[in-house]
Amino acid sequence: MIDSRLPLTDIHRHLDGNIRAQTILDLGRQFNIALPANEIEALRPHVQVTKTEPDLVSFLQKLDWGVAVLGSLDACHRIAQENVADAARAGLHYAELRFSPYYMAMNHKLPVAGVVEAVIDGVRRGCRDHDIDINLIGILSRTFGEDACLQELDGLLAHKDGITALDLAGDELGFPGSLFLDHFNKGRDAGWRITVHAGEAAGPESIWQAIRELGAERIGHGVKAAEDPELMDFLAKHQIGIESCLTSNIQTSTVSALEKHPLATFLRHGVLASINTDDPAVQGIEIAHEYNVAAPAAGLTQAEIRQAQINGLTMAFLSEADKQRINVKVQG
Ligand SMILES: O=c1[nH]cnc2c1ncn2[C@@H]1O[C@H](CO)[C@@H](O)[C@H]1O
Ligand SMILES: [Zn+2]
Repeated sequence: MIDSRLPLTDIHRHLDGNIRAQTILDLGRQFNIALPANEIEALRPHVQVTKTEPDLVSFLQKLDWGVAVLGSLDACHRIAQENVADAARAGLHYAELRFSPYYMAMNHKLPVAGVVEAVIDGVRRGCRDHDIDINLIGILSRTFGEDACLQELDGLLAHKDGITALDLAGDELGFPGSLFLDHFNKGRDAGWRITVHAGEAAGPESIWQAIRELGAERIGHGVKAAEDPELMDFLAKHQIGIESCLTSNIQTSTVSALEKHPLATFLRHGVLASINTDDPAVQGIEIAHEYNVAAPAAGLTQAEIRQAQINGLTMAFLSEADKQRINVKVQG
């Protein structure tokens, strides 16, 4: 259960994996894009995971219609603003929304830096209407290769003050982190914090690589860390945060069943791990489901769920002063 006296955070939430089905319909009509269905219930199975997917790459294809309808920078602005409204409605006090500007730009050849600007503006607009704190994480979509990721990085750097951190996402098996050393060197030089999707489709070596070579301070998913005792000790000792996304890991077939998920093991080992959504609209879940249904099914006790909730703010890419401000706001 969520502890309503504590701040509720979601620090692993893809903005472009959280586009409303109704908005996909609206934008499809606006830009004359042929969708697989013209009515929301018929569209849903094309844009939402309805059964366990065989692997990560099949899961990720469910995000493709959402970005296929981004026909203008205004459309990017709209989905960013709606993401803030949806995060606030989910009861979040703080969210880190991550997005891949190249992935959002590519179908309609939008300017990548323009997409970054539209997302920053849309989030700012959303924050005027809702009582929530948001930071943005720029994603490099590894699936499109090193050159595309350099373009993506340049687009993000053009608005670097509106971005808090850099992430690497997409096809982890096909595009290992070792291809992106230059990108992350530049990202760290820009003063950004670093988180990397690792140990989801690939093994513990991918997590070691993210920490040692890309400078990751946090790891997205990190499921495979549980296979490597030395890594478990390292994560706990250095307080490298693990952004767990329980339902996502089932839907991608990363973990075969919730009762086998390593989150409880992480917490019992003193690893700083938190509960997050990943791609809520695509998954058909929200943060409350992860706390109230998925976490108990993953074997967490109420005390461990509460610890994970505390860890969310501890791990956040915020100053200590901002963490304190959010704590005071919620707890009085
Ligand atoms: O669970 C995930 N694992 C790895 N990559 C992901 C996941 N969810 C979304 N993306 C990737 O993030 C970018 C959009 O924000 C896209 O590259 C998408 O494939
Ligand atoms: Zn993710």
